[in-house]
Amino acid sequence: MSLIDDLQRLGIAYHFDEEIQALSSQCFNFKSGKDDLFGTSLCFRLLRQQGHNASIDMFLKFKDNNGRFKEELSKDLRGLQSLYEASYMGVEGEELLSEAMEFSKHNLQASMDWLQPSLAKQVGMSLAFPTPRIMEKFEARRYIENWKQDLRKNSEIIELATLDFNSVQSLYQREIIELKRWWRELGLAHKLPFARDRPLECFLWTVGIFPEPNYSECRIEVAKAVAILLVLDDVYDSYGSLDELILFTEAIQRWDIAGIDHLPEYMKICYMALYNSINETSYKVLKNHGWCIIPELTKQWQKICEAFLVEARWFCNNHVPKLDDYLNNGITTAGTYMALVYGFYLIGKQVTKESADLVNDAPKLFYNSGRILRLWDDLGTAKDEQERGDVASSIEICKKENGFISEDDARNGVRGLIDQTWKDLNKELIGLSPLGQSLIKVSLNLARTSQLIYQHGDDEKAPSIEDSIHSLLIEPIHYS
Ligand SMILES: CC(C)=CCC/C(C)=C/COP(=O)(O)OP(=O)(O)O
Repeated sequence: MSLIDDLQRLGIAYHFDEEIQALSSQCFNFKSGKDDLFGTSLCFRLLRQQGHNASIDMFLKFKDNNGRFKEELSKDLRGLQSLYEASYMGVEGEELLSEAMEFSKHNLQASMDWLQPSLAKQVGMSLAFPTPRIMEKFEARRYIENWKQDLRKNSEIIELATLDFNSVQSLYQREIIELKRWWRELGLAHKLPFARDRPLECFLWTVGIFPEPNYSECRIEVAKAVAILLVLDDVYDSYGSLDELILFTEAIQRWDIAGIDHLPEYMKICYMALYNSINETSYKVLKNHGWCIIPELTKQWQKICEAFLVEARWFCNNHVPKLDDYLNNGITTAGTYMALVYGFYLIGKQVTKESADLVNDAPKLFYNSGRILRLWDDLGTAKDEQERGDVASSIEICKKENGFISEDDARNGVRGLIDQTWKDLNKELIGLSPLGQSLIKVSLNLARTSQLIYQHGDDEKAPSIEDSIHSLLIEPIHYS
């Protein structure tokens, strides 16, 4: 189990998918000793990560007669770390795992006083960024670098992981060249100087969502779509007048390139960039898999523009929506459904009439993943957006709905909503979704990537986007 865990954290598990699948069902038969907190917690987490519904009853043996975690476990550092990570795999109603999180967090924090500094730092890192919540490539780099300091560990595995990280990174760099060339030729940033010009940031998103090397096309196509989304977001949030936005939204609903003469010049450029981009992505899917998905992709963009217009109207009317209305709309404007629908067709596995109907109709899996994206987006960017003038974010709404509580309390409330939503997302992982494990993993990755991208705006100790771009896309890991 430790080997499987190592391979997954090092980012090389995809080379051993079949072996891991075969071995993970054997974890069900794992009989841990009565005080083996490490093994039990690891077994539980691995099973749930692989989509098996492991029972929380395996933790009952660690409780005393009063129903609390046994005090003698409080010095078992390795066991506590493993329990802490396992506690992130819980679903609604699993109180035992919430207690496990409290117990392990409290004791790990206390241990940092007596641990030697480098170990205390590692414990602090895993408390702040628990494995089930962080982006795969970020974890791989962190784990490889920590591993190198531990001379007892197997040097062949680390050599493979380093080689893999660097060679996949050079693939990413070739993809970035293609993306940047497309972006330059498209010329949106040049024509529309008010709009965000951040192709690398868009690419970081898609590395987070589709990290495996065979997903090149997904990374490039979805990064292109996100780059256009950012431009449209700026048109709706800051540049366009309400009348222009209504005209544009109606033109998008008609989806007729012949009917855009009446739009302002800058909107014609946006319209045609989007139009061509949908056609080009659909062409790739047609070529690779044989499905013409222009109507499906168009529908996603029509919904995004409608939702952008709803936000623009709220802003113009000084309207503060209810939290649920805000989130439902904000999940769409953040591009969640669009990115995941693109992923579904570009990956092209398990595409059946049943799964396609489900995917095109905003499934719960996508909703929960997008809810985490929207909430993290607000934690990370709401301050700037409020200063610039934007629709009330979930933080302002939480303040208002709870009797005008403080900013800190509202932020805590939003973090609580994220934790709650993760439980719903974990449920998708262990339920038998017809969408298949690849798409479930992609959706979980979207939620994890949101945290990496936005956490810095909530907690300055978290890496900034520039730091992540540098360490994941630019700087190789040095052999030593
Ligand atoms: C892969 C995906 C789906 C990436 C999403 C990119 C994103 C959240 C754009 C909205 O940014 P923003 O912070 O400016 O949004 P808003 O103005 O809506 O708050």
